[in-house]
Amino acid sequence: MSELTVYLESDARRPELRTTDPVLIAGHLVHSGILYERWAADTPLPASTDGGDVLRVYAGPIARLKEARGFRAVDVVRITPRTENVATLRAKFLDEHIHDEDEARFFVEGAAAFYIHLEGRVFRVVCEAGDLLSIPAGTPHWFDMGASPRFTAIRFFGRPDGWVASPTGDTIAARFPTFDPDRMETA
Ligand SMILES: CSCCC(=O)/C(O)=C/O
Ligand SMILES: [Fe+2]
Ligand code: NI
Repeated sequence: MSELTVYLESDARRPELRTTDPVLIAGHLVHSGILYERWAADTPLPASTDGGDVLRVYAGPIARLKEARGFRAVDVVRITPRTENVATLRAKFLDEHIHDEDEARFFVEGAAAFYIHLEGRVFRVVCEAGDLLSIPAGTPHWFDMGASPRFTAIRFFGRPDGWVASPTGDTIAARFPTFDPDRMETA
């Protein structure tokens, strides 16, 4: 289930708030300029599905977000139990970083967690199928797909020449719980 957990950046042990209510998740995040929406994402994706298939299935919502927010390109990240080198892929996003454009991701399968660091807090958003999350440009964040990742996400880009991540050098991510879908806590 999608979940927002809010921590003070100084205390990764005792969250201030935890909720699985999509309306509350969106309401808490919008104050910080973060967009969270629930979209329909119930099309089964067989193991043979590739990125092009995913883009065809979700062509309608993709076109709408591109038009609304000025994105010019999309791609698909699909991690399944058959994906090789998952530890390397996981490590790529585990350190806090920023991008010089908004980071918009639409999850259509599985689950993974974004950790957004701003205003002295860490907002951990566990995203599942149907979640659209857009983090404003320049916002420090990290991303954990877990040790046995399984998710499919559509990524939106403003620059067609690709995705650039700049590390912040802050080691905060190491102090916060990693993502483990089997150990989700409930409110
Ligand atoms: C959910 S897609 C892979 C993660 C990613 O693109 C990113 O920038 C994480 O911070
Ligand atoms: Fe990122
Ligand atoms: Ni800080």
